[in-house]
Amino acid sequence: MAELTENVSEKAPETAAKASQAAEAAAPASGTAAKGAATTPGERVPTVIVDNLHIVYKVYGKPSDAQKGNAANALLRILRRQGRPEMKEVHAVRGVTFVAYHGDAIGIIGRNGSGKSTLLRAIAGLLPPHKGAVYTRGQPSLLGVNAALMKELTGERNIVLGCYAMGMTPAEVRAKYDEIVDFSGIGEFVNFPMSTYSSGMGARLRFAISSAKTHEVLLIDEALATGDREFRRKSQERIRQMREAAGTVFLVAHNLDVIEETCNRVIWLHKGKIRMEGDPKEVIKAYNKA
Ligand SMILES: Nc1ncnc2c1ncn2[C@@H]1O[C@H](COP(=O)(O)OP(=O)(O)OP(=O)(O)O)[C@@H](O)[C@H]1O
Repeated sequence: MAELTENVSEKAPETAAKASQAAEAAAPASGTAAKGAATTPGERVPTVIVDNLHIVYKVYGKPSDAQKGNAANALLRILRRQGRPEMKEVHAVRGVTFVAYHGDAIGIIGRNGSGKSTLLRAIAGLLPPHKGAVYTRGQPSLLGVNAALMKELTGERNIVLGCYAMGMTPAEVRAKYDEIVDFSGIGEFVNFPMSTYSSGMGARLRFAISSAKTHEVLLIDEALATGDREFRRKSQERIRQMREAAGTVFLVAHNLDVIEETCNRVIWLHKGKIRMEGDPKEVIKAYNKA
C-alpha cells in the first residue's frame, strides 16, 4: 500500500512484508481508499499499522571510579575495542500490534513505565524499531514536538513558526492566528517570551497550535492534564472535531475520565505489552480492578 509510509526495523523484513499485507487487507481498494477521497460509507481506512513493534533503549549505567571518563581510560577502551562501560538495554515496548483507522480516538493507558510515551514516540517516527514496523499515513504529529516551540521567542512568533512548521501557508496562519490565541487562553501573554509562561500556559499554547491544523494522525501525550477544567472541556471538543474531520487521535493520559469521555478505543499497556484493547468502559473497568 504505497500511501502508508513505513518506519521498519531492518532486522525484520519478513515482518514488514506481513504488515504490508495487513494494510492491503485492511484497505483493499488501496489506491483510492488510502487517499480518503473515494471511500464508501462504512469503509474503514487504516491510518496507523503497528506490527509486532519492539523498542529497546540503550542506557549507560554509572561507571565505576576506575572506569570514569578520562582520556587515558577512553584510549585504553579504544585500543581494547571495548564499548562504553555498563551499557544496559531497556526493552520498553515488547511486540505491540494493532491497526488504527480514520476517525479513531485511541486512549493509551497503563501504569508508570508501561511504555505509553515510548509507543507514541515510535508512532511519530522519533524512535527506530528494534524489531517490527510502524506504517503511518502521512507524517504523524506529536503534540509539542512537531511544532517545536522556542522559549526565548514570544507566543506570537511561536504561533507563526509552529504553524509554518506544520506546513501552513502565511495566509492560513493569518486566518487562524486569533483563533489560536483565543483557544490557548494566554491573553496578553502572547506578546511575552514563552520563558515567562507557566507550564500549563505553555501546554495550552502547544495544544492550540497543534490542533489548528487537521492532522491525519495526531499524538497527544498528557497535554490535557495540565489544563484547567474549562480548557479540558474545550480540548475534548476539539479532539471530537478532529475525529469527525476523519483524523486519528492517540491520547496518553493518566486521567481515566478524560480517556473515557474522549476516546472510542482504549489500549492498556502493561510492561510494554498490550494487556487489553477495546471499548473504553470495559478496558478501564478491568484496569481499575487489576
Ligand atoms: N530515553 C530513555 N532512555 C532509557 N530508558 C527509557 C527512556 N525513556 C523511557 N525509558 C524506559 O522505558 C520504559 C517505558 O517508559 P515510558 O516513558 O514509555 O513509560 P510510560 O508508560 O509513558 O510512563 P509514565 O506513565 O511514567 O509517563 C521505562 O522503563 C522507562 O524507564
